[in-house]
Amino acid sequence: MGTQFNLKELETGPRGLLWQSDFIDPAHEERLISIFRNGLEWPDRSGRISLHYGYTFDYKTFGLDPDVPYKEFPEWLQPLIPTTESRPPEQVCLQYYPPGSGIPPHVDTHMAYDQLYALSLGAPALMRFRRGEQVVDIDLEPRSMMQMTGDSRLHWTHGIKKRKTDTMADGIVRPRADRWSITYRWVRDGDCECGNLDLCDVAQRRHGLEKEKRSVKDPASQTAPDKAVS
Ligand SMILES: O=C(O)CCC(=O)C(=O)O
Ligand SMILES: [Fe+2]
Repeated sequence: MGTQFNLKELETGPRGLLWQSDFIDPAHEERLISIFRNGLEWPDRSGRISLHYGYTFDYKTFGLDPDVPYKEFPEWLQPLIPTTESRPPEQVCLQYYPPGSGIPPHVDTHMAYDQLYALSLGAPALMRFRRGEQVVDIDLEPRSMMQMTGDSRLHWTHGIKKRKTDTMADGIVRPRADRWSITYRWVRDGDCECGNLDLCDVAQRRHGLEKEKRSVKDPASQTAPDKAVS
């Protein structure tokens, strides 16, 4: 059954961050988690681990890698694919975060990708958005769908601290537990023109400031350096 999309901009900011709570129901979530736990072959290492579906992006040519075969979206993934864009995403990434793991502050590469959505499943975690001195913590509640557009996509970094608890705004300390996310990415048509020299790899390249050592596997590792996050 198809899922309804009803994304709305969050009033807390960052600007352009769209949100939809309860994108799927708890029974559907439970079935997915059972597949993630029992039906998939995960990389055998500790910390955050990922599985990729769709195309692989080649950071040498800045196009889709013709040498890596397209990986079909599995059946469980199909009803979770956003239908709000003109085409399905080129790449989908399922990530598992055991308690204590996170993802460093980054902006997903502007050069490769345009639209970005993420669905959260399992335990909640705080995601920190940062733009200069501005900080906004967003609670990634399970079953919520998030879309990063505009400023939130281009001009704010986002990351999840590596820790075993999150301290909420009201002081309550919430333990982390197993979390999964599904990130959807659409390849950019044309160049990013945002011109942000701190965060945009297109702008950096035009100014001869290109970063070396790009990872082919993990777009989130195209991290823009962000100062220590408190
Ligand atoms: O886990 C998430 O919700 C988002 C992960 C992320 O930022 C990324 O994969 O680029
Ligand atoms: Fe990201």
